[in-house]
Amino acid sequence: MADYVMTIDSDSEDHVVTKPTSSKPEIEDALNPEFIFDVSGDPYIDFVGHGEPNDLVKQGTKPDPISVDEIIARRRLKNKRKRDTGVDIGSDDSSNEDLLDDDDDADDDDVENSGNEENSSEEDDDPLCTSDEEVNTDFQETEEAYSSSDDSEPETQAVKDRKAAFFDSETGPRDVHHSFLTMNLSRPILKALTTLGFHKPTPIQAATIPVALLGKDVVGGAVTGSGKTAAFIIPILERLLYRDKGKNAAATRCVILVPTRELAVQCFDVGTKLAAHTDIRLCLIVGGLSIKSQEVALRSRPDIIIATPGRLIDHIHNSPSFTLDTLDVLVLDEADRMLSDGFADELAEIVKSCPTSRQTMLFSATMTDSVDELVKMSLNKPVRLFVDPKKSTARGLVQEFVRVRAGKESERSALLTALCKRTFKSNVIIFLRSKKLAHQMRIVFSLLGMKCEELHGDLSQEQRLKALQLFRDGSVDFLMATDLASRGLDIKGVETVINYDMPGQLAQYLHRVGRTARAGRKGRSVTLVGEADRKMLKAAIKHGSGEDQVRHRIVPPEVVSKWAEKLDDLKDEVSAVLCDEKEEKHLRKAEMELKKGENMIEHEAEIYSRPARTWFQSGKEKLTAEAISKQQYEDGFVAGGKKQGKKPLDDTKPKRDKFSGLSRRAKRRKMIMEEDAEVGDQKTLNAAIRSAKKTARPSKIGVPEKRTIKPKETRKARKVTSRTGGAFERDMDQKPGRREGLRANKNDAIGGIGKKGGKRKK
Ligand SMILES: Nc1ncnc2c1ncn2[C@@H]1O[C@H](COP(=O)(O)OP(=O)(O)OP(=O)(O)O)[C@@H](O)[C@H]1O
Repeated sequence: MADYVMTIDSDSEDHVVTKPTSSKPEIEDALNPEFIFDVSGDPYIDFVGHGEPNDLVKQGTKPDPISVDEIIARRRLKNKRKRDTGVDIGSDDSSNEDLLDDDDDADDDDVENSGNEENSSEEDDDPLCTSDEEVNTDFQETEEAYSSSDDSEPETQAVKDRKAAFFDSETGPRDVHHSFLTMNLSRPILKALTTLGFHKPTPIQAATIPVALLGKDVVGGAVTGSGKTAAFIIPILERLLYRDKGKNAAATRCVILVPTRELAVQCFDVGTKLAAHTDIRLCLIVGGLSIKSQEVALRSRPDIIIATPGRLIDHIHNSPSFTLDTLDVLVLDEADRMLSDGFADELAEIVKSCPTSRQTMLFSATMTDSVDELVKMSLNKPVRLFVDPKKSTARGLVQEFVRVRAGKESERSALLTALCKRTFKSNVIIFLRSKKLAHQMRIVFSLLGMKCEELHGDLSQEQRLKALQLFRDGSVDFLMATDLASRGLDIKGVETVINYDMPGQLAQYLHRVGRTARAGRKGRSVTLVGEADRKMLKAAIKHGSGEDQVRHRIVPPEVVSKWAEKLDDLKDEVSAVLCDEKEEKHLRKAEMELKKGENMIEHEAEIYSRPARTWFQSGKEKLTAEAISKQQYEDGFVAGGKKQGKKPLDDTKPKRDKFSGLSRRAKRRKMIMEEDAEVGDQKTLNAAIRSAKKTARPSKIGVPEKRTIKPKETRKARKVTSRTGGAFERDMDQKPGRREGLRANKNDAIGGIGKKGGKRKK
């Protein structure tokens, strides 16, 4: 979690990320039907202007990040000099040179990335550079070996009834929309959609947009890469077009929360493009960017904030005049992740600051409809919109599995290298279980002359953005990543996702492999499966989009053992690079401390005159939350905090009872659920239904609710929780009948609520 609360110590940066969009009136012939959307568009280039991620992050006192490539280049130069001067450099270095020579040849090859294809004749001389894996297309052997049984638990009647009481009975819009034109969207939005090349809504967009326009709460799920981002941004923008634009009416009306900064940048980019022909302003609030410039941006009350939770809370607590009191829409993208333990406290803190009358929308490819999870968000009769079979892979994805036999676990690196040297040579994301491993493999790949970057939480924001950008624009072929990159990232042209190890949870697996085969394209995932991963393999196959989309890849053992030998030879070199890196880090840290000290002396008065920033948790709580989040990144997670990461077996420990470790509330809930499941206890069931109904509040935009305000009610008393209508309702009630979805009748009292509404009507 440290990443989300990183504080910027530079004052010099004044890069404001608010994106005011044109407020010019629409010109009809500005629509160019001949326009072809450049699908290779890069959100990072768009965002940073000229593709310079350095602009994005602070230009402060921190030293430049250490580059592994620089260290390797320096070491090579040193070795070359030694050789030139006749000093014996030892066998390790010469073997590396050989490896690099091989690589150069391989790089020149015209490579077919399909697993079935053979490589060009140039590679035939070297058995290590030939793609001759046997692909078992019917996958019989593995399927039988890991014979599947249905492990998903069927819903009990009690659970079904509970869901029926909690969710809206609707399961989607009545009309099926095959075009954006039938959705009553405004011209500026339609124009932006045309510019983006979105000619037809994806299923999740067709289902979500009409429902969200009515102001209803939504819980949505659809496979990875199916356009969920636009599904929630389009209705938000459409509704915002009808906001109050009068003097002093500027207000922050929407917050979109995402779990990582990279995803926030991407979402901001999509929002900015869709809002290009409107006057709606968006603002990016994430860790790693200048707090000061964000404060300035927030003071202008942007309409939409796209944020990571930590930095948003920082502003709620520390930025004077910033509140979420005027919020109308709260969106959680990757909602199952946001509802998991790692974000629980932060999410609760944010929800507490939002008006209860807001519209809430939750989306994820692995969305849960577990009422226990969703009650945290105090949803109001949410509509369930699940357009794909729950938890499935994208249709264009072919899943391959490579078996790692018992006792051969140490060969994973050799397998990975063999796969990347021989078959999957570019546009590959490789997921590894830890930051350390990702970094080490990156060094190995670089030593082998393969163009590679890494993306994980140990890097600075600058390094993270740079790595992503280099991978996006094709400057590097491989991206070594942890689960930081597993969710939401939309990188065009990713052909292959390789899982160095099988993730602990199905959701994690689906998100990882979902980085390819996006938006109807084809892609391939290759997962190294150990003996301990059988259960997950079964689940992955079961949740695949089709039986014919699963393959068993076999890498010839002689190839693996040759690569294992080569990697063994590289060990010393890898350690040397790590050592150099460590030294450099220490040196830079010392330089930084020195600079910090100088700054303190020079600007002491100003620094101490600043009000201390506060955080909603104590230092200890924050550390615990950080540890949980870190663990979740590395081990995987399950919404609701039921961690299922592989636990080391310890027979000496006494067996814990099934309720131990749970809070009293969680324990009680679990007991009730078990009772329900066993005997269908009607009493308990009725209580659950009653409690679910109690949370229902018919105060959404399309269902205006009469309310009386006592004449002497103070402003403070009405603040946040007492509101029954958001700014949207107020704004839209002033223009009855202007939009479809506005169902306020002339006689409804809502327009006359309070002085504001009453005055403005007509
Ligand atoms: N209507 C559309 N027509 C064509 N392409 C679209 C449409 N909507 C979205 N896309 C494209 O689909 C791709 C995936 O979209 P997006 O990132 O929103 O998917 P997602 O469902 O949020 O994926 P994930 O679950 O991985 O977060 C993007 O490149 C986007 O430009």
